[in-house]
Amino acid sequence: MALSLKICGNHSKSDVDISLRSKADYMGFVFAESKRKVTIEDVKNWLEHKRPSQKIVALFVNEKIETIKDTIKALPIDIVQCHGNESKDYITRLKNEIKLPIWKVIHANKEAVDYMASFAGLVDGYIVDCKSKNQWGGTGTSFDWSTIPLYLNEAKKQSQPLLIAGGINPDNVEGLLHYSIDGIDLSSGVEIEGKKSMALIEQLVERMNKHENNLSR
Ligand SMILES: O=C(O)c1ccccc1N[C@@H]1O[C@H](COP(=O)(O)O)[C@@H](O)[C@H]1O
Repeated sequence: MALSLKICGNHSKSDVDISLRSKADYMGFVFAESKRKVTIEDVKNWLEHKRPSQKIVALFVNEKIETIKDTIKALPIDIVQCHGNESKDYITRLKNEIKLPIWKVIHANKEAVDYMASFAGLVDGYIVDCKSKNQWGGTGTSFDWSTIPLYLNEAKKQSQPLLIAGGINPDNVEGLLHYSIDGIDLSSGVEIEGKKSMALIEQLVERMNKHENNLSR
């Protein structure tokens, strides 16, 4: 499986245009409290009411299920990302209410693998991220990547893909790609002064390609 790329936290027309022109597989929008929070109307306008070629991921944090349903009714969402401390019961209810794949975010900590195991058979992928005291994500900080094999092992048991997030940027991505992960998810690391940068995304993609080419030699 090729390494996939998600550019998250798009929060302007310029961000959306850059993500669309990039080699990203997924474009993410944050519908949760954040400096990158967007509204349904914003996204409709930026996408010019069209379905883009990339898959669209809608990110929520402990959101009311009705609000998620309203969002996916209004926009061409492909995947719902649950980025809070949602419970197994909540995800079970969400899965019964929507027909879209659900990605569950796991915040790296000592209990995280057990938390991840509780979603077996319910979700369609995982993202491991780093949480700060006041922010659920988009912090620009990384967790201890030496723990990635623990999450990979659990994702493999469940036959689900594992993406890594948190503080990834073009300078450190090569260190991350030594792990056999399925994809990476970035927000801060491809921004300059809060705006997505085409130059940084291209640098990142070049390093991802270099790594994949080395593997195929
Ligand atoms: O991007 C945000 O503002 C955000 C807010 C609330 C929850 C998650 C958020 N973003 C997600 O955080 C990770 C990594 O971000 P970063 O590269 O460290 O900035 C990624 O999954 C984003 O989708």
